[in-house]
Order: sequence, then structure tokens, then C-alpha cells
Amino acid sequence: MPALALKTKMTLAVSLLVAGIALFIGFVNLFEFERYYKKMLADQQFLLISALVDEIDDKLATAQNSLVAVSRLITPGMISDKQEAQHFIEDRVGISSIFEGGLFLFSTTGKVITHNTHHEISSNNYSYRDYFKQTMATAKPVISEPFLASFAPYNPVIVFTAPILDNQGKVIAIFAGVIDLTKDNFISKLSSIRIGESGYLYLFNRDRMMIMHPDKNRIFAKDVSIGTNKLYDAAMKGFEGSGETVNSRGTPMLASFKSLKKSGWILAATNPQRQAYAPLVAARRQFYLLLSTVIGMAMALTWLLMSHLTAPLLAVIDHIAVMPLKQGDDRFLHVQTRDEIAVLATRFNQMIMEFDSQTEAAQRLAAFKKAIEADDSLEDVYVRLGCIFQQFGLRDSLIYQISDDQHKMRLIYPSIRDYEQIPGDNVTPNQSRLCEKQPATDDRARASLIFQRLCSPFPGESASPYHCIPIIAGNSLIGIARFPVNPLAANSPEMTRKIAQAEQYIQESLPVIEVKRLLRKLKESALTDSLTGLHNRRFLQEYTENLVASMQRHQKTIGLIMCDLDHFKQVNDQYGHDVGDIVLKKTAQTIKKSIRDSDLVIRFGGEEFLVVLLDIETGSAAAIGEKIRETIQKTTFPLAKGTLKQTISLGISELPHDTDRFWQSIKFADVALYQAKAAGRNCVVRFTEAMWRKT
Ligand SMILES: Nc1nc2c(ncn2[C@@H]2O[C@H](COP(=O)(O)OP(=O)(O)OP(=O)(O)O)[C@@H](O)[C@H]2O)c(=O)[nH]1
Repeated sequence: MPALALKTKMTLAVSLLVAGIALFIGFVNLFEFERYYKKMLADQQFLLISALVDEIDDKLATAQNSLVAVSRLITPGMISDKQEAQHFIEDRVGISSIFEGGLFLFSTTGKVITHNTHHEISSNNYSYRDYFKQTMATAKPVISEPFLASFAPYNPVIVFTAPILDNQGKVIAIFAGVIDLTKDNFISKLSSIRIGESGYLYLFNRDRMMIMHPDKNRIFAKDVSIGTNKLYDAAMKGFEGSGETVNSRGTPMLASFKSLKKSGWILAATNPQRQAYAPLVAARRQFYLLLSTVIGMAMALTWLLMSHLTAPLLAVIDHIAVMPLKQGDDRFLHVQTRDEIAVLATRFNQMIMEFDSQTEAAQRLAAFKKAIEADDSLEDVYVRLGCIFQQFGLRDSLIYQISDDQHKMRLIYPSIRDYEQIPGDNVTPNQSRLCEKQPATDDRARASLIFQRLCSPFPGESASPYHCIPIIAGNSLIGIARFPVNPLAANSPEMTRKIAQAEQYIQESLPVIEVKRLLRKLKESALTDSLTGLHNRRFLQEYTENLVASMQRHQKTIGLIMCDLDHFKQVNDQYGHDVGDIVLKKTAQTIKKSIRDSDLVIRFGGEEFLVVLLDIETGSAAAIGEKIRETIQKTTFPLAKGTLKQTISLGISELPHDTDRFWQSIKFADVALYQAKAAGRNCVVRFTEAMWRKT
């Protein structure tokens, strides 16, 4: 099925609706009208023949009564005197006009005594005729069935009889009047009556014989055989009324039947349905014409209306089609209507705004990712995350970093320098019930790491709860972001949205955080001596210079002590390398313990350690060196069997006293160490300029 426009669909729908309603109403009315019209027509037709039947019955009765009245004037003398009878009949002008077929006086034997016709019929005997027999038998007036006269021109006739009785009531003669059906009289007149254009009347008797018919040839015919005309058959059985039927010639007719009282004959009026119902056909045609006009107008009106109504919608469609070419405010829809199309336009505009805000959010997120990738340190990333949370409106958010062993958490945002008293710093994660890391033994437990719900405050914090988002890298909890919330609005849509945003930024940061963590670890391992855990020479190169420069800016004194175990080769040779390693580790720990935490100990070479003393009293480095030497000397190194004693030689220099150049100062300490070795080892030698000149 082809795709139809909304306008077409609506037009079709409305037209169908109008057509349906119009058809329903029209057909109901038309049906009622047709029913009423047909009934009215049938009733009228029946009324007409009823009136005619009454008239014919009246006429027959009048004719018969007139005949009987005249018959009473006939005397027995007239019956025996043919001459007198002849005069009597000829004088009966009035009755002759009714019985224009002739007046007859019959003897009781059926002989014609006299008559007033011009035919020679006196010798005929009519005792065989039914009307004669019946009159003689009943001594009552009779109207005969039609029959052909026995004299020329042998016309169809009806005979009325009136018996002439003697004093005893015995029939002594019969007076008869003949009605010639071919002549102009009240019966033959029926054939000239027309119903409408081609409807007509006919008269038939109970023998199915046609008495009167417009078609003269059918008079006396018995040509309506049983079954050819159902109403005709019904009339034979006594039906009186009107109805539709098909006549013996196969034409559908509206026919009415009514029988005459006097003779029992049946008068029929029949009218071809085609003609009788012609007004109905015209009405039906009018109806179809009207219906087509109404549907046509409905279609045209609907089309116009829909064109008007869908115009804004089409404008919306056109606008959307060229949307990719538009920019800025041009992308928004402006609809003047206040209907669903306006709602559609509003939703569309909202969608664009939503799209814009999402694009902006995506761009912000992309910019954020770029920024954190460029950040130097992990701390910078966390600080940037914290700033973003502030931008979302998540004020006073906190970000904790979890130690690798998962036992300590340290506040990393806001900077500890700004908020030193914030509770939670160095609180173990376990102390906050909901922030604790679940053991990642199975998938469910792992999933439980990704929770996001209200945290109870840490011990010592105010009672206000937090939303908590764990920061998880791999299977490890590496941080926790906490957002203080108003308990009443903890789960408000606004808060949920902000937390979801924070969650998204954390998720997007995770790869960068992870990479930076790995890099840091890598770097730390590169700067650390794996045997002793001390910083190595590379660390010295990368970091110490800055530190020393800062000290110099603040005019602080830095002491450098170069330490070297005495005869260490022998330890290796005598006890093996493993023991040598143990000695080195313990020496490192011993040196570290002998100085301040803020001082640095570097594994400078194989069995060589460089101690960098920060911010010392000028000239005090040698004393610290001496302290180290003494401590080493007193230290007992345990062996598998027995113990080992070890001494150490130390060379001292001071910055800026000896030189203001760091690496040169190290060199001076090394020169002093050389002097200590030369002096017999297990001693501390302070660098002097003379030593430098010697080398
Ligand atoms: N076990 C062990 N030995 C090391 C390590 N690094 C350097 N050494 C050894 O330290 C010894 C240093 O020997 P030397 O430079 O001859 O000096 P010394 O034997 O201490 O003698 P003096 O310094 O002159 O007192 C060498 O035998 C190195 O193999 C280490 O990491 N472990």
C-alpha cells in the first residue's frame, strides 16, 4: 500500500465517515419513503377498484331491480298474446337503454315469446341456458355469466332475468334483459379506464374467464393459468387487496383485486411496477446525486481544512530536513499555533537544548580528560576532580587516597595544607562502615565495590551523612570521593543528578589515574635501591639539586657525609655475598636511624652511602659523622654462626662553607673519605682545602 499523506488519510477518513452517515440516514429514509409510497400507491389503487366495484355492484343491482320492476308489469295476458307483449316491450324505452343487447320474454319452455332486437330469433329455444335453468329452478332473478350470443354478430353478453310468477308463485314466464359487452355500457367502460400511463382494469369470473379487458381479444379467454400470477390465484381464493406480483405475461405489476357482491366476479386493477414506481427510481437517483455532492463537498472541505491544519506540521518537517545546515538559534522551531504541533515544537526545541547541553557536557568532559592527561601528578588529577565537583555544586567534597596496603586513607582534596584539621586524614577505611572495601572474592563482592550511597561520617565528624563514591582501579580501592549531603535532600533528583555526574567524571578519570599511579610506581622503583630501600644516585640527580637550591636560597647549611664500609671485600670473600647484602642493609638502617627524618641517605655506590644533612649548624656535620661511625662500630651484624663487627670511614664537607656547588661538595666529601681510608679507616675526616690541592 502506498504511503499516504496525513492530509489524504484524514480526507479519506472524514469522507468515509460522512458517506457512512449519509448513506445510513439516506437509506433509512429512502427505505421508509419507498415503503410508505408503495403502500400509499397500493392503497390508492385498491381504493379505486373498491369504488368501481361498488359502482358496478350498484349498476348491476339497478339494472336487475329495473328489470324486476318491469317484469311485474307483465300480465298473463301478455304472455299468451304475443302482440300485446311485443307492444309492451317496445314501449319500455328506459329499460332498453340499460339492456341495449335486447329485452326478451321467454316461455317456461325456453321459447322466445317476444323480443325487441332486429334479429330473427323467435324460433330459438333457450331452455338449455344456465340463466334460464337457474331462474326456473329458483324462481328468482339471475345474472348470467358472460357468454356469446347465439345470434349475429354473436357478441359477448350478460343476461339478467326476472321470473314472472302467477298467484301461486309459480313461474309462468321469464323476462330477460341482455347487456352487450361490446357496447358502451358501465361494464365495457371499465376497459377504457387507465391507471397512470399504462395501468388498466380487467374483470374476470370464478372460472378464470376474462369478462372485460382492454385487449378485446382476451375477453372470454381463460389465459391466466394457475401459478402464472400469484395474486390472481390468491384473488380466486378470496384475497382482496393490493400487492406486487408478476402477471401472466411476465411483467412485474402492482395489482389490486376486489370481488363484486352481486355476481362474485373479480375486478382487478394492474399497473406495471416500472411505471408505478418511476418516482421512486427518480427519488433514488436524486439521493445518489445528493450523496455524491455531499461526499464531494466533505472531501473538498476536509482537504482544505487539513491543508490549513497540517501546514505548521509540514513546516516542522521541512525545518527538520534542513536542520543539519542550520546553526545557533536558527535551529529552533517557531510555531504560532497553540495545539499539539506547538507542543511538538516545544519538545523539539527542548531536545535541541538538551542535545546542546549534552554536547557541551561531552566537550567539557573531553577537555577535562585532556587536562588530566597533561597533569604532572596524580595529586593534580584529584585536585582537578575536586574542582569539577565544586562546579557541579557538590560543595565541600572530599577525595581520599587509599594506601596500597588498603589500611590507610589520606585526604588528597582539598589540599591538606589548607585543611589540616579535617577529620578523616589518616583514618583507616574500615573506620567508615560504608567506605570499607569488600573482599573481591567473587563477582558479587566485586560488584559491591561499585556502590554509591550514603556514608556514615567518620569518627569525630559531624553527624551529617555523605554520598560516597569509591574510586576503584582494577580490583583495588584506590580512593573515595565523599560529598556531604543534607539528609532531607540526600536522594532528591537534583542530588542524584549531581552524584551521577561526579560518578561519570570519576569513571572517565580512572584510566588516567591508573596510568599515573603506575608511572609513579615505576619512577619510584627507578629512584630506589632495591636492596637497602634507600634512594639511589638517580634520585640524587633528579630531586636533590632543587632541594639544595632551596636551602641555599634560605641560606641554610647542608652537610654531606660520604660513608664507606671498611674492608667490605673481605666480608664478601669470607662470608659470601648474601652476608655482604645483609651487612649493607643493616648499615643503611643504622645510618638512617642516626640522622633526622628530614635528612636523606643515598646509596651512592656498592658499599658507599651519601648522607645529605639539611639545615644544620655550620661545622656540625663532622659530629654527626662521628655519631654514625660510633653507631656502626657498636653494631653487631648477626651471622648464621656467630656475629660480625664492621667499621666505617667517613668524609665530611659542608655547603656553602667548602663550596657553593653541590656536586663539588660531594666530591670534597669523597676526597675527605679517601683521607679517612688513608688514615687507617674507622674514622671521620673533615674536608680541607689542602686536601683538594693535594689531589
Ligand atoms: N655483598 C655485596 N657486595 C658489594 C655490593 N656492592 C659492592 N660490593 C662489594 O664491595 C667491595 C668493595 O671492595 P673495595 O672497593 O675493594 O673496598 P674494601 O674492601 O671495602 O676496602 P676499603 O674500602 O679500602 O676499606 C667489593 O668486593 C664489591 O664487590 C653489594 O651490593 N653487595
